[in-house]
Amino acid sequence: MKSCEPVTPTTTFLAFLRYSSSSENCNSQELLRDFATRELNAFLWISLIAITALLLRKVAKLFKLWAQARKIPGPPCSSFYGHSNLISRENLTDVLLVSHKKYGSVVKLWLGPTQLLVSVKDPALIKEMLIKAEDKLPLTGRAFHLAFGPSSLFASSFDKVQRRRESLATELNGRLIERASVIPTKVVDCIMGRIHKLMDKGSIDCKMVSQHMAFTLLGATLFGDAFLVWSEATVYEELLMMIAKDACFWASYAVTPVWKKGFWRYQRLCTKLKCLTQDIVQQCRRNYKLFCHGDGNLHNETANMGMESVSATPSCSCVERPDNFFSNELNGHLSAREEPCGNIMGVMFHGCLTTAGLIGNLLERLVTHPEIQDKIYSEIITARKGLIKQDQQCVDKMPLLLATVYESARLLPSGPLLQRCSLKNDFNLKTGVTIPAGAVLVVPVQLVQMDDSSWGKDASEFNPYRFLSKSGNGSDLLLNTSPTGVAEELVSPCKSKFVLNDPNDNVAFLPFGSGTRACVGQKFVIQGVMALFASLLEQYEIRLQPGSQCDLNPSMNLGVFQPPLSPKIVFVGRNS
Ligand code: HEM
Repeated sequence: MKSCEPVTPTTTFLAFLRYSSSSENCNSQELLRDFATRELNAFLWISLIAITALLLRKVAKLFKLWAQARKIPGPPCSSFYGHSNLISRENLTDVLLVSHKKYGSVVKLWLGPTQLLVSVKDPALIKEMLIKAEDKLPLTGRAFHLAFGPSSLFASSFDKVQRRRESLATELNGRLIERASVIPTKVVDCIMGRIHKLMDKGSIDCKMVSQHMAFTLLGATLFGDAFLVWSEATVYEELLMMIAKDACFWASYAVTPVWKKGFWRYQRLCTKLKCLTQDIVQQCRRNYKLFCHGDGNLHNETANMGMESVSATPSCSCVERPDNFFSNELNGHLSAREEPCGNIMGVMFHGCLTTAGLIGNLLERLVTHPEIQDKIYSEIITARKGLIKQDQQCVDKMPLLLATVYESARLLPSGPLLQRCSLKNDFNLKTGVTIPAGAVLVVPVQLVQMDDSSWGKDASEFNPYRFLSKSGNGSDLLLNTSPTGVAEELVSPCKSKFVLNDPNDNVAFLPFGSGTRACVGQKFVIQGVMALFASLLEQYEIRLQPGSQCDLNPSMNLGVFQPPLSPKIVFVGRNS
């Protein structure tokens, strides 16, 4: 038996192992146990210290939050759960309406002992807050992440989305806005084909029509002609709506509920959507290649998703530019952690839901105000005079139609609240109020957009003329100061010259948000909806189905406002 060699203080664990394995040391196991115990103890101490430090930091933050929140006015809260019981009993917008009346333009509510909600209602303060608070609530980012994978749009942190926002805005406000202003007859035919099929089966309501219109409008503008003949389009539309129903629910779990069967069903839907998105993208690429080969001037295959094929007169804009959002998505210029097509799915998801909300409300306003619809029709016919191309619509000569779109967006914003937070830093408002980091900031957009002090006595009435001025004697005469009923008193827009006021001049106009995280699709979608309605109303009159009821008080559906009773409508051909 060999004798034990001394273990020097400099002996490493490996050397020790080598030593112990080479010798038949009787103490080796004991030494090993001793060593492991000491290592484990050291690890446990370090963990304990780290956890205690973390907890102390959290407690300090909590005290700071409570101290700062004390200075913000708001209803007293007696329960440990804050005002969450009150909010679950009553509608949050109603609670905020009462609280703002009593406590002023900035009020706080507690959603729990650690979650502070601050609501801002004064338009000037809202503007300031929406510029300063750059982050969105983590819940929104999580919902998009769970459904469409990691992507660089719709994430909560502004740092993550800033670059992609810019490239998307460039793409939407450049090449795509041009495309959106010319809605080809094929798109209208595709929409009407489906509507006629639905009308043959039974009655149609605003909700189903608006959903289909929004989906086809966006799909055709973003993906091109390939989208109109895509066999999976209906499945894609249904999938988007099914995902929208559950997205917030699954995102609300702090820990992803992998143990729930329902969650895996939801994930399968999302995977299917991913496959279909890749499929349509491939089809667009193929279309684009065909198009390029068919045209001697165009050989650049850096796909623009086949979008050139939509336009009747393709330009050399199909040559890829470095800021091309969709090219980046398709050609794999994504960071390693981004899901291929994740941003495209996000844009389709958000765009379809919100555009459907706007179109649905526009349809309702047109069928309940046939006199406005008639005037818009005259405006379209007047604007068409002199235009040679069938597809072309001169939307800038249709101020009443545009004002009606704005007024519909004002009266029914896409959601009841704009939400923000500042994930890292506190920030101060001009009034001296400090908003602590992590607080949930909301703008009760529905209250703001119907506030008498910003919109006059007829704030809750439908009056598109509030966005128009009548030009007379060289100076513009504002019409929106008139009392209720003004719409009937006005001269037809065809006879007098109307000028559209910039709706964003009124800081209380917020259907697309405002500030750092405002919607980047605003101009693009307004242009598209205008062009689509100009083409539709030229050919069809939209009427309320006899006996159908119309209740314009909104309810929430799929996270977006919808009228509770979607009225049944009919499309009557103008030539029939
Ligand atoms: C009628 C249709 C639409 C409405 C009412 C709407 C409304 C909104 C609103 C309220 C926000 C949040 C703004 C804020 O918090 O200040 C938003 C964000 C956004 N919108 Fe839209 N939107 C519409 C269509 C679109 C379309 C068609 C696109 C793109 C094609 C788009 C792209 C975006 C993006 C990328 C954001 C996120 C910005 C960010 O988080 O940084 N939107 N939209």
